[in-house]
Amino acid sequence: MLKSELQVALTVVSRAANLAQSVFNKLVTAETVTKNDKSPVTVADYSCQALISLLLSKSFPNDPIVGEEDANDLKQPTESSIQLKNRVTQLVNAELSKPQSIGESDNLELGTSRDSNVLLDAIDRGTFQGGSSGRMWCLDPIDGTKGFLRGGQYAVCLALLVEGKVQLGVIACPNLPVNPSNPDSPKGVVLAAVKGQGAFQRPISETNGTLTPIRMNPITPESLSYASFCESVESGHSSQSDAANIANELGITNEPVRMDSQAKYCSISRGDGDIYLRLPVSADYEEKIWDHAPGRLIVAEAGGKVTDIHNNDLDFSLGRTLKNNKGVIAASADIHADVIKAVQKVLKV
Ligand SMILES: Nc1ncnc2c1ncn2[C@@H]1O[C@H](COP(=O)(O)O)[C@@H](O)[C@H]1OP(=O)(O)O
Ligand SMILES: [Mg+2]
Repeated sequence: MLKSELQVALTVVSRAANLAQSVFNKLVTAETVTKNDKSPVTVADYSCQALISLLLSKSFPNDPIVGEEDANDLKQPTESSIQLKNRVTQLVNAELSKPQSIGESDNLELGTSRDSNVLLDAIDRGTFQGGSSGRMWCLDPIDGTKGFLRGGQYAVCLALLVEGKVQLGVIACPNLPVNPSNPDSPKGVVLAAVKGQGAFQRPISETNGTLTPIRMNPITPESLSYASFCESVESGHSSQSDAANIANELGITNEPVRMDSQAKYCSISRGDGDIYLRLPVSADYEEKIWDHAPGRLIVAEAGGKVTDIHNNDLDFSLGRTLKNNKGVIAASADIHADVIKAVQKVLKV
């Protein structure tokens, strides 16, 4: 089931990750661009959303997309907006014209800037409002923008939702090592899960490589104090002080592993760590569905459980945000109840 969707999602996410890395290599490391310049993120974000949208529409023309970006900033009558649109068009065209394994290019070239409506429409296809009926794709073209700029963790994230439930999730992490126990191993993995069929990974570079099954660590309530947890680098995205108190409550002495993006879901799902805590900082923030949809499924299919701080399932059927949830608690199914107990004691919920 969903075999062709999985194949397409793996391909488009891997190609977008390669495009993002080439933007990073060209722009972030260029002497003319300082680390505080956000333009590489902007260019990579729009290019990856356009590329994925165009390639998805080739295979699944009727499926809407809930994507993080829209094309408004590329439609302005300003020099900087026109320059950005031309740059994005050029990058997407370059990727589309690369020969694929079947020996042909995608034949979807955007052409010159005269044809840039194709580009703008592709990006704007991501403005779907979501909901509980039908099929839709959920896309975060560059998740973890701060990590992308730092040369740290970021992810290209795509999920397929059917009737508001995540059925398929694919995440490419260009800076996650293929083998976490070998620091010299090459970087760049793509993880995937299909509901009821397990979770897998393969190197991004192995376009047609075999998918290797992944599992969370076999941790039990008795060994919970040896667990390690991960959280956001940004203290504004998840309360690091609450996390320290929860770790203390569970007897965990390992230092938290901080990383940006859904690479956190990926790393616990293959046993690099055990728990992912995302603890609300502001009462009114609503998590976006594209920040969690594929990660949640990959963890669940690798033997984990993902809820919010109230132990409620994440509800992806309510539009573009998880408006009925607060925070995220992901852990191996065997220890999730213990983690929730500690979370609720510390947060007094
Ligand atoms: N107050 C907040 N609480 C939780 N997440 C946030 C908050 N503000 C922004 N984010 C989102 O956190 C995500 C990155 O998470 P992480 O820290 O795990 O890398 C981004 O998609 C970002 O959304 P946005 O892109 O809309 O700013
Ligand atoms: Mg994001």
